[in-house]
Formats: sequence, C-alpha cells, structure tokens
Amino acid sequence: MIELKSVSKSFGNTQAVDQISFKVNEKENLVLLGTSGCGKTTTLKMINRLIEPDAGEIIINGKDITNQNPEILRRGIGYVMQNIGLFPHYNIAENIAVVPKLLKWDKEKTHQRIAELIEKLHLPNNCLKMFPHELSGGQQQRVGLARALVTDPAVLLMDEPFGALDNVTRSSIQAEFKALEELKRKTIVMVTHDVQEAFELADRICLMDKGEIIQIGTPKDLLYNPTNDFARKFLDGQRLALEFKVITLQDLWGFLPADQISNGEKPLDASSNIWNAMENIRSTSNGRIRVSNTNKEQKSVDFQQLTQAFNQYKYNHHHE
Ligand SMILES: Nc1ncnc2c1ncn2[C@@H]1O[C@H](COP(=O)(O)OP(=O)(O)OP(=O)(O)O)[C@@H](O)[C@H]1O
Repeated sequence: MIELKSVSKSFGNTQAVDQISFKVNEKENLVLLGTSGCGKTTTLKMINRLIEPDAGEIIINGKDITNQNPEILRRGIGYVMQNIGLFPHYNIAENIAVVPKLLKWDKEKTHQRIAELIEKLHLPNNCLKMFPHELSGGQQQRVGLARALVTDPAVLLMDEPFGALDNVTRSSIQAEFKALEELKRKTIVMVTHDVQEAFELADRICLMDKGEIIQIGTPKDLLYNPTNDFARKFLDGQRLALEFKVITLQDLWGFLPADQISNGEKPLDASSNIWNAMENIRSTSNGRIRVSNTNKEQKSVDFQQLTQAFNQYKYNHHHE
C-alpha cells in the first residue's frame, strides 16, 4: 500500500533521513518511534510531499507519488499535525470542513459527515460554532482527528497525535482511538517518541535513530528479539510495563488454571492484554474475571493466577 525505497533527505549538513526503506500494508498501523531529531517527522512529511525527498522512491497504491499533483495526493491522505494545528480564527465546523470545501461537497453532505464524526469522536454537539481556544486540549485533538477523517481517506498520517495531552487524557483517547471502527479500515503511519504509546497502538514499530532504521517489527519482536544494543537499550526501564501491553490472556491460556466458573464474574475477552486484565480484576468486587477465548472456552482468573501464568510464560519464552 505504501512503500518507501531508499529515501533520503538532508537539510544543509544534517542528514535527516538516510536511505530508509519500508512497506506499510493495507489497514496496518506502522508507528515511527525514536528520540527527538531522528527523522520521524521528515519521513512522515515526505509521504504527503510536504517535504520532497532528495533521493529514493515513495509509492502509494502502486503509483510513484512524485508523478502526482501534490494537492490531489494530499486530498487522499488524512494528516493529523503535531500540536493539533487547528485554524484559530475558524470555528470547529469550519476547521473540519476545510477539505470538503476544497472538494466542493454540497452543504448537506458536509453537515451530515461532520455530525457523524462529532458523535463518533465524542465531541459535544454544541462545539461546532465554537473556536478552538474554547475547547480543551483533548477536544481540540479530536477535532484535528475529525478534520483528517472527514473525507474518509484510505491513508492517515499522524504526527505525535497525542503529544499535546496530559497522561490521563492521552490514555483515554488512545483507548478510543484503538476502538474506532473508522480507523481500523485505514492504513496509518504514526510518529511518536513515546515507547508506551507505540506499543499500545502499533501493529508494527519502525525504530529509528539518526535518520536510519534500526529495526522494524511487531511490538513482540522489538521486546523479545531486538536487533542490537540500541534497540535493547531503547526499551530498558520499561520492559515490564511493555510486556503487560504486548502479552495477551490468550498467550497465557495454557498456564491459566481451569477453575470452576461462578456467576457474577466480570467477562473479558482473551485478546485483552495483561494490563487490561489487571485493571479489570482491580475493579471487580470479588477480584476475579471470566476470560473467554475464540474457542468459546472460559476460565476464571484472579490476580495471583494471572501473575503466576505470566511468570511461567516468561520463563518458557526465555528458555525456548
Ligand atoms: N526544515 C528544516 N531545516 C533544517 N533542518 C531540519 C529541518 N527539518 C528537520 N531538520 C533537522 O532534521 C533532523 C530530523 O528532524 P525531524 O523533525 O524529522 O526529527 P523528529 O524525529 O521528527 O524529531 P521531533 O520528534 O523532535 O520532531 C533534525 O536534526 C532536525 O533538526
């Protein structure tokens, strides 16, 4: 769907991006992860030609983008900017309607689509006539997302989409983001410097340093098969929290005891990660959850059983 082949870009003496190549599959969420200045934003902006590469090819849906009109290219690619980037003197409806206006959509169609997005993104109904400064940071972020989604583009580029938010708002928006059907249908390239965020949202992570790709792989690959010391050290200090995000109850299934199921236990899908399971156990009165997997098997699990299964899983993983 999106392919970069040996793409490079320098600014003066700074080699911002140095011969990078990767493919993003259809409906995949690839997260570009790395410390400040490693070339993530430059990479992202080359995909919609806000920055032109010095060398290499970028292909979207089989077509080299350098042969396309940049304006038309950008209309097919949603873009969520760093620091939200709403127009301060446009109200919320006008901010969301920028591209529909360029495309000369009729008023009714624009109106309906905006109403739909307002609902899906849990924005208050009365916000359409307000200006960006009258909304909270989290709400502004949702408006930025609505603007990027309004024409339902197949590709979405997101630059630190949750960067401007406090931790609590960020994790609730991340959870909503993951659950949004409209986003599941999109091919997404997202930039972040936040390891937890990358692990929470990515199908695959592209770890970058000094304009180069260090490793591309699933969160599990990065955690358990780092390619070098840089990749290993990048996750140091956060390993346990990342394992809680990456390992699912299904992974632990064989280590969970087959207890009697009783009534009143909170149900949870085995696709949930350990983090989520712990949160759920914590919020139940009897300290147990009832986990169901795709084979329609069920197990009742408490905190101790969960941690035991997790330790056994890790022990096996290290001794494979
Ligand atoms: N327009 C520009 N002019 C000069 N140098 C630039 C320009 N844009 C980026 N750079 C430099 O290129 C390098 C990569 O920048 P880039 O913004 O892609 O990094 P990043 O990983 O996205 O960092 P951040 O998370 O801080 O945005 C940096 O050294 C930066 O200073």
